[in-house]
Amino acid sequence: MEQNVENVRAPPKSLLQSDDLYQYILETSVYPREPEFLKELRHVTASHPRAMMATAPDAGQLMAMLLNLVNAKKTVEVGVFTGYSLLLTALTIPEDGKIIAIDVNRETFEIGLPIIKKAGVADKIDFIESEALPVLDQLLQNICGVAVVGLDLRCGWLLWVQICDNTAHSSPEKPVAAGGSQIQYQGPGSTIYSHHNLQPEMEQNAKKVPSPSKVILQSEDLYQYILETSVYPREPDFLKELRHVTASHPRAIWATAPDAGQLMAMLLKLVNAKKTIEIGVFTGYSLLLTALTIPEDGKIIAIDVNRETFEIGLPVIKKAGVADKIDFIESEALPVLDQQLHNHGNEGSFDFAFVDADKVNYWNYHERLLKLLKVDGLVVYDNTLQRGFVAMPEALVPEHRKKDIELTIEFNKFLAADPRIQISHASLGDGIIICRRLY
Ligand SMILES: C[S@@+](CC[C@H](N)C(=O)[O-])C[C@H]1O[C@@H](n2cnc3c(N)ncnc32)[C@H](O)[C@@H]1O
Repeated sequence: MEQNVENVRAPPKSLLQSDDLYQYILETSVYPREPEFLKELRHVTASHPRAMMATAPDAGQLMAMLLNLVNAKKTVEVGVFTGYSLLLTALTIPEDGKIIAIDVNRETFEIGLPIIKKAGVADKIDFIESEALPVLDQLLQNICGVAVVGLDLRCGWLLWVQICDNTAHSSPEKPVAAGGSQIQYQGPGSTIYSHHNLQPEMEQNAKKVPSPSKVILQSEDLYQYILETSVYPREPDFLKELRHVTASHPRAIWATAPDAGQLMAMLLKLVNAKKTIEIGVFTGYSLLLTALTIPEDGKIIAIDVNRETFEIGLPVIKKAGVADKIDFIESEALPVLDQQLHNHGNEGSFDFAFVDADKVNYWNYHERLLKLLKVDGLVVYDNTLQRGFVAMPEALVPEHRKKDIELTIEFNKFLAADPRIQISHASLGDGIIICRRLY
């Protein structure tokens, strides 16, 4: 059957609902913080006919955060190309860190090599021109013989597997999904994907007017694909139950998105979170997720002005046996944070914070949370992409959302410029910004 070409919408170049939204993330949160040498390597790569193979800068920003969170020192990279992810890793791991970098093609590695040398990190890299599998097998033999390494985050090993469109030189025995760029960590119970195709330098298409969508990805089917393939099969049953209980609420859309929740659970694990704070509970999806993830003796201060909605999820929280970890406070969040700070013992004592409430107060929460968090602790902000409205012409933004969107745009810029934190702007759920306290 012939298709009516006029009616077929050209897919965006990224996996997001519009190229403008992807460009927004890059320009607001990623490029301003991208190290100069990495920028240079990205530009050098841009003229390569396969420039698309380079790791996307926003995925790179998240990887740098993960490398920091696991204090990665010894890493393996399968698929180097011109070296964007390799240089990123080399710049992130400590002076005495080491990377085993494997690619069947040395030629492309040599395109980036002068910049890697200029950056002074070439010594950290052991480049091996080979199929990856025999090299990994050899590494595993060394584990038995010398017992030095483990392909496990707890031993300081981070395995990056990058599969590129139609051009995979080497692939794992069981690729998790086909197509697109994919970064995967499989540890005890966790998988991470990057959600973008590879865009070293995207063209702006000013003429195209994006249409509002319920999800920030290019289609609801794609979002559903992620949920059904990677998220729902691993979602704990109690969390599933709470999601179903919430679904009939007129404001069900407020609940934290399950894919963002999955990353949050991984972050909670990576910082060994025990003492956490949550602002904006609603029926408790993110709260239950946190309670199920932190250890038996973990504690959450959960604040919401509305106890009624919390009580919708409470029976499920109780049934899950984690209610004891939660100290629910029905209040405006600001006075509670101030009260916490009043007790000086609380300063620098929290491992993790999640903020999903009134946007107008995000600045106030941020200042207080940076005091309450430990150095290396995380605060995650939700709704940073506002269903994509942050990158849309004002005329398309519904009147009742204008204020929140304006505030979000300002706050995203503020976070990008805050030197006290490392950030990763991840296009999961409704957009989240992960901030790590640096000092
Ligand atoms: C988007 S919902 C939170 C969703 C929740 N994280 C979840 O996973 O279901 C926002 C919540 O913030 C609460 N809220 C709004 N302003 C607040 C404030 N100033 N202090 C505390 N809570 C507030 C609302 O009552 C609402 O329940």
